[in-house]
Amino acid sequence: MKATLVIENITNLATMSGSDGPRKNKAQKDIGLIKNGVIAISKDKIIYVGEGKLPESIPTDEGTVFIDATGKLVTPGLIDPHTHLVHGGSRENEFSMKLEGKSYLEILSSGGGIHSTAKATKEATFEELYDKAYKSLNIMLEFGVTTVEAKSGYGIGDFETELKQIEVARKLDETHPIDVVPTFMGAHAVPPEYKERSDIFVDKIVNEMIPYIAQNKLAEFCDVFCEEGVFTIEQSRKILLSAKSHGLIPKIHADEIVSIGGAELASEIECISAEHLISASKNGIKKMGEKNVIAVLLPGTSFNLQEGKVADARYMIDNDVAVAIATDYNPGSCPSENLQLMMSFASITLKMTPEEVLTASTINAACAIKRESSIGSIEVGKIADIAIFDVPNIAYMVYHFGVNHTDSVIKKGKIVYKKNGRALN
Ligand SMILES: O=C(O)CC1=NCN=C1
Ligand SMILES: [Zn+2]
Repeated sequence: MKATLVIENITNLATMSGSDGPRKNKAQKDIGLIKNGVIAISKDKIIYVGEGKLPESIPTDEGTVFIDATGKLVTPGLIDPHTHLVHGGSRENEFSMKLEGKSYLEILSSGGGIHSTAKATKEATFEELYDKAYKSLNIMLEFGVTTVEAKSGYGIGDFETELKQIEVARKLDETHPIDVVPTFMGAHAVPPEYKERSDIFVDKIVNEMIPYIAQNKLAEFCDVFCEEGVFTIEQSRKILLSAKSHGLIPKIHADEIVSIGGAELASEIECISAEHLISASKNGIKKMGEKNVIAVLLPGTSFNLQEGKVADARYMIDNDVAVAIATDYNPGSCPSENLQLMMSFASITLKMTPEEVLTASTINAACAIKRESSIGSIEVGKIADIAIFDVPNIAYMVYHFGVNHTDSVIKKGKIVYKKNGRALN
């Protein structure tokens, strides 16, 4: 099979190879490093990974593109497994409230927060949501990201708006170089009109929305904001068990602000992942390790919320919980598409080593969205989603924070971004 693209003289090639599932404990540090590496790609697939020169057995011709990666770090395309990508409006008006000391939950319960984004998303047209999210995907691509999960959740009871978000995500998956993986999150907040009768709203989600999403195959995952003052443990259990019974894979926003047992529930239901976990109990973390629930940590959110605590990544890694990280890109608790910055935050604030952070942004992130069979590592037969960073090694990339280290991004074997190259429209 002829090579269409060859990346050679790679000073540091982090393959992330060697595991068919999420990397836990000591394995979270193993990045499958090859010095002076070489990768051969044919069309959209990886056909060779090795050290030194490309072997004669891999044919090339005048059409083969060669990239010299001397002095560079090459990794699998980064994966952002937790975003609220598709949304209308913005919430900079809450900035002053936060500076005056108002908490995230206080702003939410006073009708702001998610509710104000819900209003903006409802009022926005499909095209407005699409254009806004397309621009965010361009930013993410420039940071080396090649796959993104995108939650609905701003319908807040208005199913049409929920569906509009999901349809935008699905359209973006077709049109933008980045692959977009939709998650249904109808249970993001209780609509004001159901404030005193939230169980009725839960029944609407369970009896109407989830069956429709599942029957029409509009999303693979179902997520719920299990939090004090949002959805209780009992309500979250009902929603996620219903999702599971309809073939949707359960995820959960767990113990973000108050520890109400979200991590324990994630383990009981065997969610693919539990996300945030800033306030997760040690018992809940241990149970997640026993039940192989992946932790998706969001260090940008804890930085932005400044609630004085961060997820205990070290305890999770030491207790066999595979850790992934994400931006949590959304207009309120983390208005940033910059996954490279979150990688630095994960190291600086969560005390994860640079190698653990790279695992968390590649293969473990792929596992959190059930894509590990095709992406998340540089191995023969996998999709050629590859990022080239202009840094000598992963430690330098994580330590030198706040700048964009991306040199080039390859998506399905095609160069889709080059630094100072053609701007994406
Ligand atoms: O505030 C938002 O829009 C997104 C969010 N949902 C749960 N935590 C953050
Ligand atoms: Zn979130």
